[in-house]
Amino acid sequence: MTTPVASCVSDSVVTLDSVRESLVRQEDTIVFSLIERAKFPTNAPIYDHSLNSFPGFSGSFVESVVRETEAVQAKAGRYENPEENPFFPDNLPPSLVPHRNYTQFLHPAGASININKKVWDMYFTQLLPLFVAPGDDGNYAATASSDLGCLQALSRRIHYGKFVAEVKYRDAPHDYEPAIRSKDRDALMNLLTFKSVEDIVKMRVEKKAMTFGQEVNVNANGTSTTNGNYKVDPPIVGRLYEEWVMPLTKLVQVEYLLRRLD
Ligand SMILES: O=C(O)C(=O)C[C@]1(C(=O)O)C=C[C@@H](O)C=C1
Repeated sequence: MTTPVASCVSDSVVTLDSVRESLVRQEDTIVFSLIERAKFPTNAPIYDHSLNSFPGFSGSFVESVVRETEAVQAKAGRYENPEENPFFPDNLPPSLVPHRNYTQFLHPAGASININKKVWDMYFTQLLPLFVAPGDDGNYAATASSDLGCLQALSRRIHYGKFVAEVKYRDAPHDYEPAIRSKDRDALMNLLTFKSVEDIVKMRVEKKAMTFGQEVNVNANGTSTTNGNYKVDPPIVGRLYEEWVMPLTKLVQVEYLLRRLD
């Protein structure tokens, strides 16, 4: 059996370019997951804590779906993968599938960083209202499941900051060590920030939202036309990255580096 690796990360070939390639591929997943969620209107009852229909749960319907799904996926071994971080890590059942030895690439002290509480709050309170239409079509289970798809894609991308930080540290340990030892968060943030890369990321995700989310029509002679409508407004995807995804990915990097010498 082969030794599994976190996607695109095999210890022998990890470079800043290869982790960036993974971030680029994850953009597709994020944009598609937003497009899927935008099929449904808000469906507000699934977020209302007083309306939960799951016996034995006190949270909202969507929280119940996420907890239950994470429990099943934990049994299937999802959280053995160092790229995956659960939203509700307490009391998750153990994996029932044969243990797979993931390549240990991350430094152990930083590997368990989990900022999913921030990801959850950002998604439900700030992002969701920006791209779903108001209304209620009763498709509660499908809506909750597409919320989970968005949350998992965003969480994976943001926590991928651990891999980015590890590569940056290995490339230039002497640059990072003084700031790590003095716990200088601002200095670490400056060291790991590449503004020109961030500008390109923002432009690319907007372009992907245009490309993947356009309405495509084909007439009888095979000519395709688009009507200029997008399933998710491209500037909202740019804003998602600029205001939340990249800052949270950088927060993960800082938190990880602060533990890098433990
Ligand atoms: O590509 C990097 O160097 C990253 O750290 C990733 C990332 C991002 O989240 O996209 C974050 C910080 C950098 O300023 C540029 C981009």
